[in-house]
Amino acid sequence: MMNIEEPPAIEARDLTVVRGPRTVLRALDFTVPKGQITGLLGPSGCGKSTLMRAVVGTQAKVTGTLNVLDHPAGAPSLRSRIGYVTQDPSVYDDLTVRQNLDYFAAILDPGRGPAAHRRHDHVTRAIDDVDLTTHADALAGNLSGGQRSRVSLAVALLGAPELLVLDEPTVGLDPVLRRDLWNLFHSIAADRGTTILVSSHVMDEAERCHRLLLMREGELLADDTPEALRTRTATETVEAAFLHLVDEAVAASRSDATSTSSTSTNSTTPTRSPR
Ligand SMILES: Nc1ncnc2c1ncn2[C@@H]1O[C@H](COP(=O)(O)OP(=O)(O)OP(=O)(O)O)[C@@H](O)[C@H]1O
Repeated sequence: MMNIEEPPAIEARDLTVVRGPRTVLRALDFTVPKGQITGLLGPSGCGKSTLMRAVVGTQAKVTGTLNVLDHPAGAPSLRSRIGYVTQDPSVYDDLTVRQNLDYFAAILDPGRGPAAHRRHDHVTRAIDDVDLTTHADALAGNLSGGQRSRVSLAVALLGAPELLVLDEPTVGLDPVLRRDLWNLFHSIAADRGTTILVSSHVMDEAERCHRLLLMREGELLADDTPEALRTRTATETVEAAFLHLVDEAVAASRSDATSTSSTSTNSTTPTRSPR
């Protein structure tokens, strides 16, 4: 059971990110509770990867407040506490699955003797977690795209991170593998208390999350549970709730624009409709 008093895993206040000439995240306020799966959902280009990069500390030009596991995002002490899987699998094609994991395990936990035993156990467990035991001795270069992304996930699981940040881990996977991966995320959160922040642009995956951050064009449309979102918008699915919220946001910005233009023409009639 989650302790209500426990500080959140991630806390963002007025989080803003500029990339090149564009402001790609605009003054976001949100929290991500510990030990749960929070889905970051929104259309391609809305800023999901940028937000994740900010959380793991690899994004430049971040302003506002962003605390991760009680430290400012990017603090060196966070490195070993966060597992991050990007959209491009970072594996060595000329090594086997096990050799890839041995390599990363040696960086995390170097040394001989007891460390070597620990590494062996951690590597075996991570390979099993992602269901690649029968492919442990296959060259990564000979694996399918989905299998390669599972090797990346296994690497992220190696250090038993407190926070797992997964950027669209199910892209390109068949429905069975997608289901299996979501089951794995749930067992990791439930059994190990790991906090998971996972992005997707597939709305049916939203239903599998404990909480959702719904994004559009660098802004947050909602920060709530799937159930509360459906109830609040009187819809049956998170996808319908998302579309409802987009329509609401578009209507609000139109009414803002009308109100601004009427202000500039010295109109005294308020044009913003009640929401
Ligand atoms: N180096 C850059 N310079 C300027 N703008 C950038 C740069 N990289 C990304 N962007 C813009 O920032 C916005 C957010 O990109 P981001 O990759 O975070 O979106 P996303 O929601 O993760 O999309 P996808 O699901 O397609 O990966 C996009 O509109 C993109 O065009």
